[in-house]
Amino acid sequence: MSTKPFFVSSPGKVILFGEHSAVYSKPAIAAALDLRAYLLVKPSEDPNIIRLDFPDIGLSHSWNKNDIPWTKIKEYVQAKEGKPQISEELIPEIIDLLSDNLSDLSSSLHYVTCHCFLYLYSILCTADVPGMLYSVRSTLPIGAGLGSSAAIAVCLASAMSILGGHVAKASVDYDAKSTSKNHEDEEFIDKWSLMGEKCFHGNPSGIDNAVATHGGAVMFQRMKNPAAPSVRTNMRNFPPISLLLTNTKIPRSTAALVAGVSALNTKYSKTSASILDAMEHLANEAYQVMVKPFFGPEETRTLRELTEINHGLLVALGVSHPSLEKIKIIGDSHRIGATKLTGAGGGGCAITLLNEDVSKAELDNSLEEFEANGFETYRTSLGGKGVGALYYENVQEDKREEVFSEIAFTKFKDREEIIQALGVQNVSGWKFW
Ligand SMILES: Nc1ncnc2c1ncn2[C@@H]1O[C@H](COP(=O)(O)OP(=O)(O)O)[C@@H](O)[C@H]1O
Ligand SMILES: C[C@@](O)(CCOP(=O)(O)O)CC(=O)O
Ligand SMILES: [Mg+2]
Repeated sequence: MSTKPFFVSSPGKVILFGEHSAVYSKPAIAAALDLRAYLLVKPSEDPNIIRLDFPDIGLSHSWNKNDIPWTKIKEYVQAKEGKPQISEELIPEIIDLLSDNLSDLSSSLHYVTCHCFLYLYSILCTADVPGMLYSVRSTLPIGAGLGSSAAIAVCLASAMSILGGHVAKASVDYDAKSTSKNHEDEEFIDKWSLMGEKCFHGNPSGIDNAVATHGGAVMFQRMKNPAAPSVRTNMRNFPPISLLLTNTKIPRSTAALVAGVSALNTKYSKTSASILDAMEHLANEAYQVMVKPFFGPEETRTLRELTEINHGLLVALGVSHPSLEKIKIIGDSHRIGATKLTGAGGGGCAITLLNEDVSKAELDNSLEEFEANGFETYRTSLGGKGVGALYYENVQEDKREEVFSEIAFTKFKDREEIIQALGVQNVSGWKFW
């Protein structure tokens, strides 16, 4: 177990097809984003104190590690060869045992985040792990449909798997071929991050944390039998899609939107089953097009058409928002491409698959209108790296103090400063599983 500081990092995602239907065991297609969350883990001055410093959400909290009911918690965790075994659902007895440690948190945002932290910590670590500082910064907008919760869950699950001695050290270089991946350790992190996602929003499909763990692009399908593992098909030849991300900046909660679709399913079960079936066919059609060896104008046109249909179906499920419709109207009136909401909806982000022949003038006019409406746009590349770690010993000796400085990390002004100082492409030494 390392007592030297280290970072872990994992990406957000864009769901291209199949959000919400993914929760109902329909296939969905998503890819990793180049925006990421970073978690710094550093020994505390007092080895009994576990300290959280999550400045993005104004959370600063600490526990004495001796106050965690370790022995009782471990009674509810099955272990095989020292490795905690995953349960289908969060274990209610453990939630109950941790409730005293969470009782002084009045904000629900802080409560949920600390609950996720402690749930993973108390299962994956032991009383022997010295207290550390855990500090998170993210270049992802929070609650905007880009999987910020899953990126955090993967960072926490991977850091605790390192501290608990459940995974080998990440050792694959940034540009190494993916065949050298440590699949077993990645699967372990994927599974436990799903538990973290369950702490954030109850009934996640698992697509967000799968992409945040493994990176790349996937066709993902949760099985109807909750005990059966999800099916994840890597899409190696992911086509070069020209994508614009637009953030309405309207805050919303994934948990509430997923619950809203569930209520609709109960009330209009046959109608909503047909919508979900249509989403299934649509994701399958998109997949067939995306894996074609030749991806030309005909294929991009098909993806744009499917994008339009997918948005319509999400509107029918009640998860759009006037601001998302505004993005669509602006994009459509300037004919820049096909626009759909992405992620849980209700605000957050929309994606536009740009027309190949979109003119600079048309695009600039749209960007101006987006900005005038208070929306933020971002041109992005898809399919990047999954979870990785930056260990103390992999950073040049004379740079270690600066790189692992908690003060510098918590004070980065914006996304650009974080990417500049820590980006997996900018800083050498990042390793992947
Ligand atoms: N940078 C961050 N620092 C702390 N917690 C975060 C951060 N980013 C995300 N979270 C957690 O994830 C939650 C948002 O998740 P969610 O509603 O699923 O939206 P999304 O995953 O689309 O961004 C936040 O309420 C918070 O608990
Ligand atoms: C709505 C859903 O399909 C995606 C949610 O993504 P996000 O939290 O909005 O980034 C839920 C899920 O698949 O777990
Ligand atoms: Mg989320």
